[in-house]
Amino acid sequence: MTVVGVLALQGSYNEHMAALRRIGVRGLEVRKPEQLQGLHSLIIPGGESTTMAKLANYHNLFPALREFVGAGKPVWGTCAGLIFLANKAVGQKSGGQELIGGLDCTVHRNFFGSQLQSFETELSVPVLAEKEGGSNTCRGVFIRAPAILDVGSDVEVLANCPVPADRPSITVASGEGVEEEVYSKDRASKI
Ligand SMILES: NC(=O)CC[C@H](N)C(=O)O
Repeated sequence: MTVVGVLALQGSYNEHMAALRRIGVRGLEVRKPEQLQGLHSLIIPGGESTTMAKLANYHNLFPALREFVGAGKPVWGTCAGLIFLANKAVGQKSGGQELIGGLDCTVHRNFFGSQLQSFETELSVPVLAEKEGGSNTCRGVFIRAPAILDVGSDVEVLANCPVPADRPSITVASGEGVEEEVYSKDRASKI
């Protein structure tokens, strides 16, 4: 039987386990490196990515997670999980944070602002509808959400979200702090 792992260190892993149960798929809560062996695929839930990274480090999960991703197995990252999977993150806490990497993109950890700027919106997903059937739109829930600022040429973007008008402007120091990038309101963020 296909078993889907759910990284269960912190965040919304219960909700992902419940969603798998609802569709009749066996899920396994992953907290130890050896639990990744034999899994078909992995979900990394939303939560708080710096905390997740600290816990992953504490449980020595980084080498096994990188091996899993490097083997090309399907991995789905929601919110903090997406940040964790990105090759590069900006807007990190000082000192940076460890990432699994493997998804060729740059994310901004808190692009839309604080909890107060969390929002829901209807997203247009024509490519998904064409491939999988179903509706052309999908409800997007953005809770202290990250945004994908850039993607590599091999990454397929399935939907774009217009940046809300009340998003505070954010200035990001990149590289060694020498160069500054300002992400303007009219840029769409990819999801
Ligand atoms: N909903 C979420 O997962 C929020 C992610 C959060 N911004 C982080 O840095 O981890």
